[in-house]
Amino acid sequence: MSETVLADPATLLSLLESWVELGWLRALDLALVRFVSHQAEAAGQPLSPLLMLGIALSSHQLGRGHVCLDLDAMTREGFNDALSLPPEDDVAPDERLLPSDILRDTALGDWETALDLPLVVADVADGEHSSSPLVRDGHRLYLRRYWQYEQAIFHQLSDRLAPLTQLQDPSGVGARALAGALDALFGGVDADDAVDWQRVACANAARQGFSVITGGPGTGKTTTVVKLLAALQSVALSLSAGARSLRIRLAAPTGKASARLNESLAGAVDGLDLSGLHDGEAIRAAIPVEVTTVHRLLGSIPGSRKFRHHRHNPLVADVLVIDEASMVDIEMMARVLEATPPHARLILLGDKDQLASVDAGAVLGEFCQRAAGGHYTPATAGWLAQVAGTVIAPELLDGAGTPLDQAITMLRKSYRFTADSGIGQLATAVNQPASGDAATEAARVLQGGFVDIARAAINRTEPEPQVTRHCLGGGAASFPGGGEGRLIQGRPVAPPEGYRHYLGVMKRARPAADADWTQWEQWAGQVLEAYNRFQLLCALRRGPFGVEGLNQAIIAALSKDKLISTGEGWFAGRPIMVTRNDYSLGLMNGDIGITLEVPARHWLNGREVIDPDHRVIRVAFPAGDGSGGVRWVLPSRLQGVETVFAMTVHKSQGSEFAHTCLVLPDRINPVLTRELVYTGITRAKHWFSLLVPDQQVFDQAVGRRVIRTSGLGRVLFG
Ligand SMILES: Nc1ncnc2c1ncn2[C@@H]1O[C@H](COP(=O)(O)OP(=O)(O)OP(=O)(O)O)[C@@H](O)[C@H]1O
Repeated sequence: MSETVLADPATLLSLLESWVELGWLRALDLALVRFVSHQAEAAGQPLSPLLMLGIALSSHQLGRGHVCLDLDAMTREGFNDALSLPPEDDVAPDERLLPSDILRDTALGDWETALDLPLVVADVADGEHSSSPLVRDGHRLYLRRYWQYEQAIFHQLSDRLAPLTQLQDPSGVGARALAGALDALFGGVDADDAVDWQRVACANAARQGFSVITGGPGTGKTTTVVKLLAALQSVALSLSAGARSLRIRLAAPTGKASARLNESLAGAVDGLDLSGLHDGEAIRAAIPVEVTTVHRLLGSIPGSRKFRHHRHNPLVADVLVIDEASMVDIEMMARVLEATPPHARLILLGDKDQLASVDAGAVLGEFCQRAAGGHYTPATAGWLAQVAGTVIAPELLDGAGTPLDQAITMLRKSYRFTADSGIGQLATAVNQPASGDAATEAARVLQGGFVDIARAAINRTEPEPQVTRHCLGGGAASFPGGGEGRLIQGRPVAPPEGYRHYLGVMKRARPAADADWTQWEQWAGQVLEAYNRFQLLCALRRGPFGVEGLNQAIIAALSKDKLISTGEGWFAGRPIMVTRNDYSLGLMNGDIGITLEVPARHWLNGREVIDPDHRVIRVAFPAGDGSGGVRWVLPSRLQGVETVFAMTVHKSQGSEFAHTCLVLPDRINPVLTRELVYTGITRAKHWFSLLVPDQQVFDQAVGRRVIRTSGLGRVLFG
């Protein structure tokens, strides 16, 4: 087959069909090839098999998070690895089916010839004027929509990266007002104080229409943005008599992330010392704490990819803050930028080192790829000296820094993890090993006897019994101090829990059958909160160490212990994650809900009544609108969901759990990277456990980086 595959369209199609059957390609990828082929044939310009393959692979790569197909990288890195064919945890039934076998003799020149069909593939120079389904930029092949998103981001950023009119002069009235507000919020600065990056971030982000504040867990992104908003309100209110306060909007990619931001913002705004600012309480009142999802903010239109707010109908806002921006994919980033009014400031918060969004693009990571090195120009350094009273170290200065470099600030100190926190040290060892050797530094932390991290070896051939035992009970005994409750920064922290905990709350705290609806809502809130106490994370989907197998094993163990009753598909206590955006329900990929049994409600004489004798199954989600409430959804309305007793690390982004357990497989695999392990560790707030059949797999994983193909970095940084 491999000899004829690129010589005959029918053979190529049957190869693609076999890949779909094996689950290697999505049906969507093949459908796209067929659609474009029909169109081209109708126009009398049939596609060559190589071009058909290029279309299938571009679409396949999108499904894996790459914005485009990089023909050069694919040839250089090896076809099978670059394309992940066969996928991470599968093997090829037949060598002749592998991309390496089919593409072995295909040179870049052959691709050039195959792509030379303007009806189907436009060159980047003609991209805007053509309507071809694909666009080619050098060796990168894009589906048109994704090329357009990159272009939109590039153009939007170019427009927003210049200093705002009012703040162009570092000694002007606007800059002086800002410097005064920062002094009041951060206190005075001594020449020999260490750089306060939170203060620098405020001065930097205030300056232009677009900025990013990036930092690891607990580096103070929320604290900083609250001070920034206070400073911006203070400047707005002080510059002219009778001025109105700024209209501020806050959003995060998922309901869960927005609920989390809402909670931490509310605390930070309440605790903010505004005594040094004129009219401090008016400023506090002008900082909103309601956080919505990005989709709701933009006004998703049910049944379409369109939004109510866009370039021609922008949001009503002067400042827009998006948290957990590492989860925002390229399409949403383009849409957010386009819907932000030209005069407004867009501020992104996020951890650049986390895994990228589930959907295509690693936008925040690309924006921040030079963040650690600063690359601040003399003009930026002058601004920061004037406004933040900060002297930037020479190694962070760069006369050739790009406009985007100037808009990015990296917070460099964690306030959440104290020196005795193993989680904080492990995250740093994996993500920023001082020696460059993540495996050795992580080993030192893992063996350091920290009370908040446990590592246990699990059986290679039959890991399920050990993993389920740990996940049901919480595995306190595997922590060096026996998992005893402790104080963190003066606040008590409960011992590590497992899944028995939230199921216990579900049973014990259940209201009486005739309780009113408010009590049922409170109960659902309690169960959702209790669920946050533990989460099992896996690197893989399939196999004994993957999500599918471990979900089954945990369900079986919970049933055996009579903690759940699994007669039907939707059982009370089933935790589910939404796997695709559902605009009509307002649920986003990544939202987590818990299935609960509640009394039926109906309307009688215009009044809602509860029928205690009739029980129904509903799924409770955090409302995600800043209210702290619960949203109930009928299971039959949920289109794409999966049970998440075990969840992939990819899907856990934006969530945090008091105790997180990470299970790694018994052999290295392309998905195992430093970003994956770092993201898994940093989902844990108080307890982290690592279950590994072979420590070497962990060591190898932390030595490898994620690479996502896109052209964004090149257009932004040249
Ligand atoms: N400059 C500071 N001095 C002392 N404590 C601080 C400072 N900045 C932040 N903190 C504290 O550190 C903790 C984490 O801060 P914050 O929630 O702002 O960080 P974050 O980066 O938003 O965290 P997350 O990883 O949850 O997104 C909070 O308890 C906060 O009060």
